[in-house]
Amino acid sequence: MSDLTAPIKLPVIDISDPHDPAVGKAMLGAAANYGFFYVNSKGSDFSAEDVDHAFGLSERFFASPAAEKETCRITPNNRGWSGMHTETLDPEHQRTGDFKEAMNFGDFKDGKAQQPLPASLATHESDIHTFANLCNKTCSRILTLLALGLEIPPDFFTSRHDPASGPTGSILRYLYYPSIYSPATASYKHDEDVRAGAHSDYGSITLLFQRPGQPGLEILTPAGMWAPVPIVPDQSGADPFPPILVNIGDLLSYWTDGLLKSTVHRVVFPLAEQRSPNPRDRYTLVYFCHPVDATELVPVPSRVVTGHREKTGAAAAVGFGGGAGSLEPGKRPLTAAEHLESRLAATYGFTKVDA
Ligand SMILES: O=C(O)CCC(=O)C(=O)O
Ligand SMILES: [Fe+2]
Repeated sequence: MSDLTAPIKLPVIDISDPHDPAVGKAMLGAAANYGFFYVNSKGSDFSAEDVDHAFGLSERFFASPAAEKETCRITPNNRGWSGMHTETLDPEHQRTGDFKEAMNFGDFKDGKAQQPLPASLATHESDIHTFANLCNKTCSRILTLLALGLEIPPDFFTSRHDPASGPTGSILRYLYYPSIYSPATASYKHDEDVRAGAHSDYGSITLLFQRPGQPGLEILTPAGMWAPVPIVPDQSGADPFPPILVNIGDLLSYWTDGLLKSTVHRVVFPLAEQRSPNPRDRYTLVYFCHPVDATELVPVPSRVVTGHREKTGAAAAVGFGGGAGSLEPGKRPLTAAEHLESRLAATYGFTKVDA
């Protein structure tokens, strides 16, 4: 198992002006260096009330009876509830499935969820939809800034992520990691178990909302060390809610030939938290932003990406199939849906995604 190192210091980016090329360059630098950065609450599309309300719904759902949650158990289209130990994000290294519960919401259509909702959430359909929409809006700002950084048309990514033009693989996810007081964690062994196994995300970008005092996320540094990610970095003490942590997923890394990094991360029970007199449950909200399913992952027309490819060589490109820029002549590009299907098959053992 890799060693633990000092907490990572990631840049905090203000996305209030998504058309500022200097911000685009700063974001690109963070995405290429760490694969992770924060965006502060100021430039996001959320108020503290939006975030509190969404966490409230999540707590309400996870506290509901198991029999109710069972009515929306996760299906091969990646929507629904997965119980404790159901998901194993790092099957090669985990002896037990993840110490977490999760609830995934896929696309909404005409304001309606395209999946069964449990009784605890049935009357909150429009709130959940609104929150997912706000996530999508904030992702549009980020994708615009990344396009500016790459010196391509600002709408290159956003036009391919517009849910109005077709189904997408985007998922809003509620996550619950019980504290050490919970019977569900009685078997947890430090250094053997994890709350969420080491993995990279599958989509374009991921937004992560965390609560103060509920730590656990770590990222793998290039030196192979696990670095805790502070929930509230030094610069943002006075913000109304902790900054949103953003990371690059496998698809965007593939699309940019590995220039943007899809960094491996995991969630643990920090020892200090286990020994604390007052250990807390950890709740997070995650939005996995994906392009429209039919999007062809054509090479990104960016001289920055081309320069990176020339420097590293196609062989160094990441992901499934080596990177969008090394498409063999006569072959058609992968679609976003095909890219996602290959990743889900590896995680859940599902052979088909019928989203
Ligand atoms: O809950 C967290 O802190 C991270 C969750 C995560 O990485 C994921 O669900 O992909
Ligand atoms: Fe993740």
